[in-house]
Amino acid sequence: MMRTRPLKVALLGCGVVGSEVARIMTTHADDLTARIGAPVELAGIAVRRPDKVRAGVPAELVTTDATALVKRGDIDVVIEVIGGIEPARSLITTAFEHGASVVSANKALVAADGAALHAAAEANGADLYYEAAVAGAIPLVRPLRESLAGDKVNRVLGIVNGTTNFILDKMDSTGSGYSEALDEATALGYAEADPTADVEGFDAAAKAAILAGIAFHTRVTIDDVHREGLTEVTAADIASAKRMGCTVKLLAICERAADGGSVTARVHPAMIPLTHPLASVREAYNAVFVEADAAGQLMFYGPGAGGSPTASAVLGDLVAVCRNKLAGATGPGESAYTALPVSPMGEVVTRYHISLDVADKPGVLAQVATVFAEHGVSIDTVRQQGKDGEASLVVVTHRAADAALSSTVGALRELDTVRGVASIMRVEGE
Ligand SMILES: NC(=O)C1=CN([C@@H]2O[C@H](COP(=O)(O)OP(=O)(O)OC[C@H]3O[C@@H](n4cnc5c(N)ncnc54)[C@H](O)[C@@H]3O)[C@@H](O)[C@H]2O)C=CC1
Ligand SMILES: N[C@@H](CC=O)C(=O)O
Ligand code: NA
Repeated sequence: MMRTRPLKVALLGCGVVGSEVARIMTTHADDLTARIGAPVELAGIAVRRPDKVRAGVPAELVTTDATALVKRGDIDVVIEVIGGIEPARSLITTAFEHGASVVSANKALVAADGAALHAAAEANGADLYYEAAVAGAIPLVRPLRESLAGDKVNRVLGIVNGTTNFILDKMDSTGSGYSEALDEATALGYAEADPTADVEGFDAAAKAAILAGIAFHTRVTIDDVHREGLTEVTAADIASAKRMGCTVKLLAICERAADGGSVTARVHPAMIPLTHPLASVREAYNAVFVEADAAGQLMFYGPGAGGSPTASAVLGDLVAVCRNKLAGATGPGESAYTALPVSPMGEVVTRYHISLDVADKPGVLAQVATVFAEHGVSIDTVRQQGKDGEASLVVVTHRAADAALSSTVGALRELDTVRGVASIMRVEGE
């Protein structure tokens, strides 16, 4: 039976995502009501700049006092789309204390402090949902938490940052410069308020932490995630990848160790073969593979950033928590019962593409090969190009531990015949 008293929603933040949430709540009000079983009313919108003109946003709902809004006592659901750690964390905690459930898109906060937030939600009989925090519109948090709850997930691998994928795609396909591509991603609403979070891999690392935690039923924070951003990728790396029939993508990879006793989580640029499905992920799209014991390999694909796609995920969560409220229930909370340790990057095993500048004289190749052998790193292919007494040597390895590869590179740098290590990139997806 339809309830006539509306569920009241407070929206915190009315930027790229918040303005789309407000728009869809208004334009789809009747459908939302029918799906939830009660009307939902936008009861207040906290903003930082009240004078800004916001089309379709009723002026009488706007306030600059977010704290007073979440403390009102009549708010059923708080939607937090401010971003950052504070004041978002305090506002969410206060919302729980005042009886509201929370929907958030804030991966930075969930990856830093998810356990405490889940505990605060549980202590107050409230929900904390954040589908929008990982891979925008793509349903990924809920499938991992609910649909795959009966399976054992061993690996989550994919592209989870739209901005960096957009930049790499533009650089690769149109020859666009890095700054130009970043400016375009920012103008389209894909980048974080501080785009350093995107290009240095913090945003993807936050998402990797959230994914690993949910997938492996353990606690992983952003500090546990090995992170390398895009800023180290050179045009030479991209050209080298092309020569190998590969492309460069910023990947997030979360793995359960073969013995099941630990997990790893990492974010870094990697070469992947052009034949791999991830190679054809364009613009700000994201794609994530999930490998589970019984299910096998699943692929999730779709828009990973942007106001409207992200608002879709927020609205999906809004419907879910409203339904829970009406049922007098809460959805699944944190499930971190395995308490698995997160192993350091040195224990990760993968393949590597190493580009060396060497002297072009007899015996260099043998010297380099010896260093690899001495560190237990097996070589798959070597390509040498020489010119005017100098040569470039491109070595692709078989699978080796990251620590072994680091020691190999350290020893290579000591060789007189090695003038420099031009690039080191991991090779994934083979
Ligand atoms: N833009 C995107 O594609 C996606 C964004 N997200 C997340 O959604 C959240 C919001 O992102 P955007 O909308 O892109 O950012 P934005 O910067 O466009 O919007 C945030 C808004 O919050 C306002 N704000 C800041 N402090 C405030 C306060 N104390 N009280 C009231 N308003 C305040 C700002 O003035 C701004 O308008 C972030 O957590 C972001 O990581 C998640 C997925 C995709
Ligand atoms: N800045 C993020 C937004 C969505 O999470 C991205 O580019 O992916
Ligand atoms: Na999502």
